[in-house]
Amino acid sequence: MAARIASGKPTKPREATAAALRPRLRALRAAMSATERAAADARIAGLLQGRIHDYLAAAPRGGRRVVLSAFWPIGDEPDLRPALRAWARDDRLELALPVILTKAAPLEFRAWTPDTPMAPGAYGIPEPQSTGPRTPDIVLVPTLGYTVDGDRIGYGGGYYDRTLAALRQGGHETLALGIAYACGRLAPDVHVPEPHDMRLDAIITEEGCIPGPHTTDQGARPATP
Ligand SMILES: Nc1nc2c(c(=O)[nH]1)N(C=O)[C@@H](CNc1ccc(C(=O)N[C@@H](CCC(=O)O)C(=O)O)cc1)CN2
Ligand SMILES: Nc1ncnc2c1ncn2[C@@H]1O[C@H](COP(=O)(O)OP(=O)(O)OP(=O)(O)O)[C@@H](O)[C@H]1O
Repeated sequence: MAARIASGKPTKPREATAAALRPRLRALRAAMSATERAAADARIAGLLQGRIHDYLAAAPRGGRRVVLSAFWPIGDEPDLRPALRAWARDDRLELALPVILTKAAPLEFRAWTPDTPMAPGAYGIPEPQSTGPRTPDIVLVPTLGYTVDGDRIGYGGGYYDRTLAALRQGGHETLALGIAYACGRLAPDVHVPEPHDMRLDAIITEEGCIPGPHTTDQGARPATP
């Protein structure tokens, strides 16, 4: 079982700001071995595959492709690129990746296939050199820390909060799935969300989906606390 930042006992509420928690969360993630990481990535991709399958089965699409926004991994983030290459072959899906056009603004999403040229954008993150914004139906949200309530800590740019707020304000129904390693779990009394923080619909880690089980992957172990 991965080390966790949990509340102490007796359970006296210990609120901490996201800024204070980030270095500890990064250190926990960096401590994972390459073997652990590879196994966790494969597990996350399998669980995600189940969620996407359920979504495609349930959502009326009217012949339209479901736009799935993923992310290009940076640092110690889960690497879903092998799965992305496989999903790119599914003609019910269109894959997209985030692009930072303006700092401190919502992200834009651009179409991606394994043939799309990539070039470093803001913060040096590789971005697809394709045109035309895509409006995602499903957003995979890179997540450093999370609670079982769906509250999230990212890198502190506020990009996904702004983006999800803009999509939801625009009336677009977007399924926001946090992608994290299990070691990012925080007790709800450790991290208290701020008003701008957008809740995730679910969080997928190598230990399962929260809330779960919402998956066709029968091997899933629920990650309840
Ligand atoms: N893979 C991936 N892509 C993503 C995100 C992400 O979390 N992961 N983002 C999610 O929002 C956006 C980029 N967000 C970012 C927000 C802040 C910083 C940042 O402050 N970087 C520091 C260095 C941080 C460090 O390495 O310790 C800097 O450049 O000074 C970087 C990216 C869009 N693309
Ligand atoms: N909807 C919003 N509108 C305007 N500013 C926002 C909004 N959401 C977040 N912010 C700003 O972004 C800053 C960083 O937010 P937060 O610490 O929650 O980032 P994060 O979710 O960890 O980052 P990221 O999504 O980039 O990984 C906040 O201090 C806030 O000022």
